[in-house]
Amino acid sequence: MTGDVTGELFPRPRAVVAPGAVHVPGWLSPERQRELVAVCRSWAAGPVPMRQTRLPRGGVMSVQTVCVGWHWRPYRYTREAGDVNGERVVDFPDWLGALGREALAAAYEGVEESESYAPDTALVNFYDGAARMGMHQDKDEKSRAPVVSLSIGDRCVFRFGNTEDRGRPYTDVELGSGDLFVFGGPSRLAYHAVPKVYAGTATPDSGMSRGRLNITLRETGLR
Ligand SMILES: O=C(O)CCC(=O)C(=O)O
Ligand SMILES: [Fe+2]
Repeated sequence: MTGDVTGELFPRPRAVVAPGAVHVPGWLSPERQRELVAVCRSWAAGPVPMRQTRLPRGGVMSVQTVCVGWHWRPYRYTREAGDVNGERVVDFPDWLGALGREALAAAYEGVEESESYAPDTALVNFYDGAARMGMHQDKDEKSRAPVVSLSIGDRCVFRFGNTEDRGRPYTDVELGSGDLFVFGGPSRLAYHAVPKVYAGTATPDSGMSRGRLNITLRETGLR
C-alpha cells in the first residue's frame, strides 16, 4: 500500500505559493482533524454562538464564524461579542498556540521563527455548500506575525493574490481536509478568498459529515 497518512495515493508536496506563503497538504492526521472538529463544535455552541457576521453596510457574510480568544467583527477585535450576545468569547487555549507553533515550523521548515509565535485568536469559519469568502486582507491585527490556516472537510479553491489589490496576479490552490496554509512575511497582507467549496467532498474520517471548516490562528498584537 502506498500513500501517506492522509490516505492519498499520490501525496501532494509542500508548495511555496509566494514568498512567505506555504501550502502543506495533509498536515493534520485524520485523528487530529476529528479532535479539532469536536472542539469547534463545542465552541460553536457558546458562550458566543457561531453566527453569520454582519457587515457595516448591512450585508451578511455567507460563512458562519465563531471566535476564540478575541472576537472579530468588521473591522476590529474585542473580548466581548457586542454584535452577537455581548458575552465574552472563550479563552484561547494553550494547546492551540502550541499547534500554531508546530504548524509554522512545518510550513517554514524550521523552528526558529516559530518558537516566538504566540497566536491569541482563532477564527473558526464554517462553509456550507453555498458559502464563499470574497477577496480581502487580514489586516485588523496589530501584529504582522503569520496567519496559520487549517482546513477540514469539503475541498475548496483558495485564491491567494497579491498585496496591492483584489485582482491578478493570484494563484488558485485547492485546499483539502487536513491541509495547512501559512501566510506571513512579504505575503502577510496578501489578498485572499475562497471562491468555491466543493460540496459533498468531505470524507467521513475528517469528522465532518458535510461542509468545510477553516481555522485561522493569528496574533492580534492586542492585550
Ligand atoms: O476559509 C479560508 O480558507 C480562509 C478564511 C479567511 O480568509 C479568513 O477567515 O479571514
Ligand atoms: Fe482572511
